[in-house]
Amino acid sequence: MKDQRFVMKCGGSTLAALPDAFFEDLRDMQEKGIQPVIVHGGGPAINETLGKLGIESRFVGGLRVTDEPTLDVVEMVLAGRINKEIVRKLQKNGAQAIGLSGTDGKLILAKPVANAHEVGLVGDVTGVNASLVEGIIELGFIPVIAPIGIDEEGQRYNINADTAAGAVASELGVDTMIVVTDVPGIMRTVDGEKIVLPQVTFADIEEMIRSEEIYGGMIPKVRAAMSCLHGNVKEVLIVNGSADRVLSRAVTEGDIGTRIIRS
Ligand SMILES: Nc1ncnc2c1ncn2[C@@H]1O[C@H](COP(=O)(O)OP(=O)(O)O)[C@@H](O)[C@H]1O
Ligand SMILES: CC(=O)N[C@@H](CCC(=O)OP(=O)(O)O)C(=O)O
Repeated sequence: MKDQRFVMKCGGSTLAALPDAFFEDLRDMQEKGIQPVIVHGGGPAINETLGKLGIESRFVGGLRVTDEPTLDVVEMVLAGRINKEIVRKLQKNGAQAIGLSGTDGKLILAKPVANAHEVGLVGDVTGVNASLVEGIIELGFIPVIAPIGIDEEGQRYNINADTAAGAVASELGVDTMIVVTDVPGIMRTVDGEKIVLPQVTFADIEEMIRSEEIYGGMIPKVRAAMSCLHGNVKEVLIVNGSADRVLSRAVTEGDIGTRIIRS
C-alpha cells in the first residue's frame, strides 16, 4: 500500500468478538505513522435494542426500514453504545481515538435514498467533511465514525455502514478500504467445497450476484466497494476480523481475504 492512510469498515457481525490483538494491531500501526479511519456498523445491536423495546426490525433490500422512533434507537446504539465501545477498546489497548457520528461537524451529508418511500429515513451520502477527519488525524487520533448522516435542514438519516465507509474512503482519497466482517472473504463453492476467492473483478461480482452466490449482507459491501473503486480508491479488501494480525497483514502484505479490483 503506497498510502499511509486507509479506511476500515467494521461490521456489527464481528464487533463483539474482536480480540484485544485486533486493537493492539491498530495501536502498532498508529505508532508507525499509519493512519486508520474507522467507520463502524452495529446492525445486530440495533436489532437487539429494538427487540427489547418491542419494535420489529424490517429490511428492504438489506436496508432497515427506518422511521423517527427507529432512528432514535439507531442513533442511540450506533453513536452511543457501539461508537464509545470501540473508542474504549482502542484506548485500553494504547491507541488514541475520538468517536463521532456523521452528524457531528456535518461529517456525513446525506439525502434520502431513491426508495425512501419503502425504507423511510435512510440516506445516501452526498458529501463528507474530509477536512474534519484530516484534522482529527493531524491531532494524533484515530477517527471512529458512526454512520448517521444529516442534511442542510438538520434531518438525520440512517446510512448503511458499508455505504458510509465507501463514501468516506472515496472522499478522503485513500488507496485502500478494508471491510472487516465475520467471513474470511467472498466465498464460492467449487467442486462441493467452499473456498475464499483471493481476488474478484466487477464482472465476477455482477455474475455472483445474478447467480445468488453473493447475497444478503455481502451485497451492500460489494456495491460500496465498486462505487468507491470508480473513484480514487484502488483496492477494497474483505477480511475476517478474528484472523491473526488481520489489519497489518491487509495493509502491508495484502495476502489475506478477498481483494476487489476494477478489472
Ligand atoms: N459469497 C459470499 N461469501 C461470503 N459471505 C457471504 C457471501 N454472500 C453472502 N454472504 C453473507 O454476508 C455476511 C456478511 O454480511 P453482514 O452479516 O451484513 O456483516 P457485517 O455486519 O459485517 O456488515 C456473511 O456472514 C455471509 O452470511
Ligand atoms: C440503513 C441501514 O440498514 N443501516 C444500518 C446501519 C448499521 C449497519 O450497517 O451495520 P452493519 O454493518 O453491522 O450491518 C442498520 O440500521 O442496521
